[in-house]
Amino acid sequence: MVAPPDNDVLWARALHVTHNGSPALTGVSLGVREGEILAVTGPRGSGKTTLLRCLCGQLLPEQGEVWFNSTPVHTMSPVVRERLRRDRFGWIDPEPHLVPELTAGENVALPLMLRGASHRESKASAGEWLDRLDIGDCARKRPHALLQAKRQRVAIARALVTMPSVIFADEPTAPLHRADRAHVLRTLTTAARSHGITVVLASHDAEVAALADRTLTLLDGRRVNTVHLPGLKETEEAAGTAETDEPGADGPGAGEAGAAAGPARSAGSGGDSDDAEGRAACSLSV
Ligand SMILES: Nc1ncnc2c1ncn2[C@@H]1O[C@H](COP(=O)(O)OP(=O)(O)OP(=O)(O)O)[C@@H](O)[C@H]1O
Repeated sequence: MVAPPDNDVLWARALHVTHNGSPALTGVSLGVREGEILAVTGPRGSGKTTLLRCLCGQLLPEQGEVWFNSTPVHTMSPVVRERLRRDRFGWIDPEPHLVPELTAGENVALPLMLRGASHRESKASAGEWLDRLDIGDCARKRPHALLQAKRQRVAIARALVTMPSVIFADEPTAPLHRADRAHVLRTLTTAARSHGITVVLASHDAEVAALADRTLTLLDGRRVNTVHLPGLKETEEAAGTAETDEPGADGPGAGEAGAAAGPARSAGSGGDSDDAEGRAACSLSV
């Protein structure tokens, strides 16, 4: 096993996963810096969810390594991985799976109470997070009384309330209208940035890349540098323009999205990107 770089909160090398014999990830490597917002983009079925599930220890790759803060996740027992997910990670699904019998405030307080915090303390923290996400007035409402965009913001508050090291957000805006999508994404990324929380954000929505520090693009389970699809770049043929990295041959730094297409920033640049134009140029719309 090769130890990961110290400054990567998450690091994965040459991940291989198959589902029922079909490849879902083929030699994907990456590193994620602390506090970074990484967008994982790609068309449907390209392996985004599978990658997030591997990185958070929910799914063990058939080959490859996953490290969190220089600790190997792929060699942990299921119980230890479960504890890691509970204590250090947050997860946001496309659909906000809230407990229908509980109010929004109680839903957000729940992860704290499950960790042993007092009811009063948990409710107070939940209220603060709901306020930060501009839905403080929803605290006493049950999920069915809320619009979907507000329910999703409750789910985001629930993921943030424990102040995890990393939040994995899998298509968090998939069921929302365009205006709500932008609002929810900004809410998540702004809250994460202000609290130094690392975010790995899977989406096939091009707008996501514009809010991220860096973009990693998947196509058919492999990392690619650029993907030009029909209708986006009429002058190029989709089949001939996807530049595929050599899977597993290099370390996580290889083939960063920024290297060829000039998106948000390369792995080593750190801090906020100043080339919004570059981000827009790299984003994938499918
Ligand atoms: N549990 C599963 N059983 C069988 N095949 C699966 C399973 N999960 C994913 N797959 C397949 O693995 C490939 C990658 O799927 P994955 O969900 O990771 O992609 P994705 O990019 O997240 O797609 P989407 O945007 O539709 O969520 C796809 O071909 C998918 O059909």
